[in-house]
Amino acid sequence: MARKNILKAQRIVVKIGTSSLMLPNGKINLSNIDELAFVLSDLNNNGYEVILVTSGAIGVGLNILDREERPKEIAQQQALASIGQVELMSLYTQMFRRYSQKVSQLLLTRDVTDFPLSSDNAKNALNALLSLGIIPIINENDAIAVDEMDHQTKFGDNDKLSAIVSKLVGADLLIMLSDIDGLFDKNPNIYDDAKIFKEVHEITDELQRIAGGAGSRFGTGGMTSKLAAAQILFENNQEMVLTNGKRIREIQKIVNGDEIGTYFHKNIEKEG
Ligand SMILES: Nc1ncnc2c1ncn2[C@@H]1O[C@H](COP(=O)(O)OP(=O)(O)O)[C@@H](O)[C@H]1O
Ligand SMILES: N[C@@H](CCC(=O)OP(=O)(O)O)C(=O)O
Repeated sequence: MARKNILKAQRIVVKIGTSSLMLPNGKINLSNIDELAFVLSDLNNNGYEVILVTSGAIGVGLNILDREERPKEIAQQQALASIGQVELMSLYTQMFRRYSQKVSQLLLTRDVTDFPLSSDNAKNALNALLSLGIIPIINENDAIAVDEMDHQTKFGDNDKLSAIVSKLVGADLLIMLSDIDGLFDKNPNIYDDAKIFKEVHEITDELQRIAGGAGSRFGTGGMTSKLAAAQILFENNQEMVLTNGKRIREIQKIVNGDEIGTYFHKNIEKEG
């Protein structure tokens, strides 16, 4: 059965994580970035408004400096993100240009949620960019977002950032690309008989327990942060599809309502 609400979606946020942008050997996954640029440009040509939330600054920074280990020291992480972000955007600009698609960059801090004026400014900028037919590319401003005592500037992770961006622009759909096909009843990397949830209507304690199981990264990332993002969306009557970043072309099927990945929605039919 087609996912009816998705067929009405016009404004779509896509979030891609480091695992879909980098290869296991630490090099850049050029074919995935190219495919993403193609698919998002194609959506834009077909009249969708598209926003990309991307991770990868630190991963690309590590690649540039020929390092394998993510440093523990915060200043080193900030430096890596600053180095990697430029290269990441350069790659996106080149790949999107192949498809005649213009892009822009926004680096956000939590100020856009905590200060109404900052929130309005970010919203206005994004709306202006979308009306110009541009695909805004967003990441956290990792080089300067470091929490101080009474001034929290970090989102924590880009799953949460993508939900906040979706709320900011009133997106009809968030498509979250992960390294897994969706949310399962147990971690499929550990259990062969794990079954995927096609739909989720509520973030229950039971789901939190399932998502926090072994194999998931605690703190940032992991399935727990995807459920936290879904919770933000539910609070705003918004929707999300969690799917695998290895098959980026499936985004086109997702917007056509195909049953791919896990569909997080509250079961509310939209008018029109
Ligand atoms: N119930 C579950 N269903 C799916 N994945 C789970 C579950 N529990 C834990 N995980 C883990 O969460 C991982 C996906 O989250 P994450 O590591 O943040 O990937 P990414 O950064 O690519 O989005 C999976 O690879 C899997 O190991
Ligand atoms: N903002 C950071 C990534 C933060 C993050 O949440 O990463 P991921 O779990 O790969 O989506 C970066 O660009 O390296």
